[in-house]
Amino acid sequence: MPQAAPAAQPFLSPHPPPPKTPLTPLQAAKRAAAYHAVSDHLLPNHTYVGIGSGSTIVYVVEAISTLPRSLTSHMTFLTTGHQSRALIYDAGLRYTNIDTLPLDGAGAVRMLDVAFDGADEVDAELNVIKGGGACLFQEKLVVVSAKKFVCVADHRKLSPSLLTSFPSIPVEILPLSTQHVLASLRLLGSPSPTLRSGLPAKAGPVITDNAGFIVDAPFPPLLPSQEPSDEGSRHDVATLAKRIKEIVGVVEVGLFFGAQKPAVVYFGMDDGGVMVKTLEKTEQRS
Ligand SMILES: O=C(CO)[C@H](O)[C@H](O)COP(=O)(O)O
Repeated sequence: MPQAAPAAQPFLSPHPPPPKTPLTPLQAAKRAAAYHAVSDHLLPNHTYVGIGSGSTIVYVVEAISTLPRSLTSHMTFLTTGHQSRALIYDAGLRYTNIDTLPLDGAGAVRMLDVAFDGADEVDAELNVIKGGGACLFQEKLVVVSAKKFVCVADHRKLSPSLLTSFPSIPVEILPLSTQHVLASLRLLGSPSPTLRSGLPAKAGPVITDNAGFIVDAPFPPLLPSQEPSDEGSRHDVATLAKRIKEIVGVVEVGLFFGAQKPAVVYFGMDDGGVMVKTLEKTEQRS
């Protein structure tokens, strides 16, 4: 009788080596979460690995780059913009664009073994706001192409419901549609959607890695449920995401819900520990 292949074992210690330069408590929290996430979810048999954007993902790439090259040389990293591509390049790892991935025989959509990425806010049901760094379109493309989305964040990102601590939903749009999108978002109930400015680094709007603009749309805190709700003017995550996506000119919405949700979120805590949260349970690590 054929033997089942042994389960692949993690190959990185969850405990980071001393940092090369002193870290603030928040940086240390992000780094602790990143090492635990990589230790748990990057496996020696992985071939394609998604790498998101932001300040926390820097520590994910640091954790991966501490591994002996012999263990990662067969891996290719799928990046989500110029920042993460530069991180992977500087770490001496191999990267490619997602449109170069070969289709497997079954035409599978989820070709990446795992994708690591940060979050701007995570609710109790693991719905996520992303796009604070303006990379949400490529981040969503990578997440929906991965078998598993592992989210890495710090303790400030956990909320009972989205838009409790993060002020608005980032929306990537085509530049020509700016006025139409702003007006449509107001009709959906956003009191003051704004085109994200590039100041002080750049005069005029932020230009994304896809030559788009970003609109930040505030709404009242969202209901986490997946079912449409008629509770006053409050929207649920899925319904609002779908309505925004229907506006002509919208490329992608920074709400990750349903099949776009992380399987697990690692929160670096202010006491140096890490909270590991799935839909089923919450675990504390030291
Ligand atoms: O969605 C993102 C970029 O578009 C980032 O993942 C998000 O903003 C979190 O960033 P950080 O790790 O710096 O808190």
